[in-house]
Amino acid sequence: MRLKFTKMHGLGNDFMVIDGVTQSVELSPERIERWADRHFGIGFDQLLLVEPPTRPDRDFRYRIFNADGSEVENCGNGARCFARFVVDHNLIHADRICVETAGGDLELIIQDDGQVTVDMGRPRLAPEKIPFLADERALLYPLTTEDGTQLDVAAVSMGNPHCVIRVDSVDTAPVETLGPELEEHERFPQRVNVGFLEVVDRTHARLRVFERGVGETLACGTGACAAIVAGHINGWFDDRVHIALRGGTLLIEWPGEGNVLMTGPVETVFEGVVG
Ligand SMILES: N[C@H](CCC[C@H](N)C(=O)O)C(=O)O
Repeated sequence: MRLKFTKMHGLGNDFMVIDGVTQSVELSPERIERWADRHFGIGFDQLLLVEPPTRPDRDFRYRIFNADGSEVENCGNGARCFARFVVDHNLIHADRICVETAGGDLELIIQDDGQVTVDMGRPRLAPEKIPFLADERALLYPLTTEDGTQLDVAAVSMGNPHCVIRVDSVDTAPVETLGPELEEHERFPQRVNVGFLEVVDRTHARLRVFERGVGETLACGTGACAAIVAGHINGWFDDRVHIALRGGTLLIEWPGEGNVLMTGPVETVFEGVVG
């Protein structure tokens, strides 16, 4: 099965993007995991699959698979690459693209400067929607780690689950140790993406993310959205925030209700064939 793909990234969060509209694609967790390997395979954080829509009001179905082969509900950096991909591969001729994902509907808007704005939909804060085990909704939840440390964390879904921890500095945040521990924490029954948030001021933030099913990535779009939502409901941010991740900066806009908008760059690295 020779399969054409495109290698892309959003702020260093990198993807294997596959056209499943004009190609017949057979995926398995094992095949995805092998392709994701940065030594024995192609190497990527996520695989993005473009499919025909299942609903008449959508242009495409957008499917996302983590490097460990797990299929997930959303990927923000990937959504920007998705928009660029479908236009560059003549699957659509538009600058506003409507997609369906397992985590909800997204609108992708290609800007004149080449950046892409994604309407990421509404954040979900009810514990059962995240999912997160808690008796009731709260701005911050006490969470005990294996060594007995008590953390105050925010829990937000952008279609996919996020745990956000405020830290004094992302440079000294315990991403390598606390990230994998919280990813598998029992109170997140579908595992979780773990964000370490530094509040610089009311319009600037810094973030590192240990991603579910991948590990630390250079950027996480849904993680950036979740971090700004968590900060906004706790009174730390205004409605427009520039958030710096290791791979670069995103603009997140959220007035405290309604949909979250994320704007950032896209890069195509190379075209390839596998199989
Ligand atoms: N690891 C995430 C999916 C990719 C999210 C990230 N790459 C983004 O840009 O939003 C999860 O398991 O929910």
